[in-house]
Amino acid sequence: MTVISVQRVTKTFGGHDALTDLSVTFDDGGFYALLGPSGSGKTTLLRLIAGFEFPDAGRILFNGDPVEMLPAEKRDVGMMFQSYALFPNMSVFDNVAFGLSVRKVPAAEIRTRVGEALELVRLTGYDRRKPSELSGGQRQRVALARAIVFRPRVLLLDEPLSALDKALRLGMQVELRRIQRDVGITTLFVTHDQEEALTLADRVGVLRDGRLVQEGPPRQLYERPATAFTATFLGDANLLRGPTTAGVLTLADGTSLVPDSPASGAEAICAVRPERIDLLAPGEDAAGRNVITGTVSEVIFAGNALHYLVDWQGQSLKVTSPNRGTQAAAPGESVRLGFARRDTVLVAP
Ligand SMILES: Nc1ncnc2c1ncn2[C@@H]1O[C@H](COP(=O)(O)OP(=O)(O)OP(=O)(O)O)[C@@H](O)[C@H]1O
Repeated sequence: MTVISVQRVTKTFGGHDALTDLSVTFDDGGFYALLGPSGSGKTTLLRLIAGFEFPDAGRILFNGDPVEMLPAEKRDVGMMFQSYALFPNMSVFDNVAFGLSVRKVPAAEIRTRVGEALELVRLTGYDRRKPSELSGGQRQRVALARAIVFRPRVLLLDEPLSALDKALRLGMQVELRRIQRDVGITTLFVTHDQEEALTLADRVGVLRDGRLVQEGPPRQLYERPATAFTATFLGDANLLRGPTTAGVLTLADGTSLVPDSPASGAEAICAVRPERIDLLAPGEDAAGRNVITGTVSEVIFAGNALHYLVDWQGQSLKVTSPNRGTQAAAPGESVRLGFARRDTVLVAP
């Protein structure tokens, strides 16, 4: 069931469109990642949903009711920002209880709800500590408890993990996902980290220049990017271009490329993921795959993988192979690259 419906929303700051005619829906209990480069409008979308900004055009519905002109406190959303600023002189308990106290919730109920929230973020027993006596990850969890203690119908998280170092971030990702499942709360999560979006979310929306360019389950976005932008922003992709005849691309060196779906037009673009390309052994049958021939320029050791950079028609193509203890080709060698038709994804410019 749709909980939030954003309909044709435009938001302008000083003549500059932060969001343009953007529509998207969020279902009950879902975990959504909003992904995009800096300035693409992610935070603006979140602030419009939260009620910290108001759209210039378009509607925002919560369970079918228009809320776009309601102030934040009337919308029943919990929000957690990157700079989550706990009150340093207050205990963990008082930090989490603060919003409830301000709303004059009875003391006994505050105790119960704060206790539940702290249990959920695994901080039971830490209630008397001050923020300065906690680790970065624990402080982050206090901020999360503070956002969920209201039992809001929607949780909005703006880059909540970006201040944490990598190890802590991975731990918090797992925690966040568990808490979201336990509470079943609809969660919108802004990030510019594509791996974080792919691992955490049920659905990912990709923003670019204030527009939603593609939205769907992570696997679908990764396997079937609709545009060259999505293909390269969400993971690595080699882009191969050329004119088409009868659904087949002709590349600059005359090679024919058969894409996953029939191509048409003066110039088509295919995206091929580096890990879907095989370096064919000399004489190896391509077995119906697309094949292009280039020259290895560099081999990069990355621990669990090897990245081969291959010069082809002035382009540097990337091929990634799992590290099985051997290297398939050395710089200067000519190599044939084989990749299946289904991995040759036709994308829009
Ligand atoms: N209060 C404001 N006043 C003027 N311009 C703003 C304001 N808020 C956002 N913008 C502009 O709107 C555009 C979108 O900004 P937004 O913060 O939504 O992007 P973002 O995708 O969240 O970026 P980041 O990843 O850097 O946080 C940017 O060009 C930004 O400069």
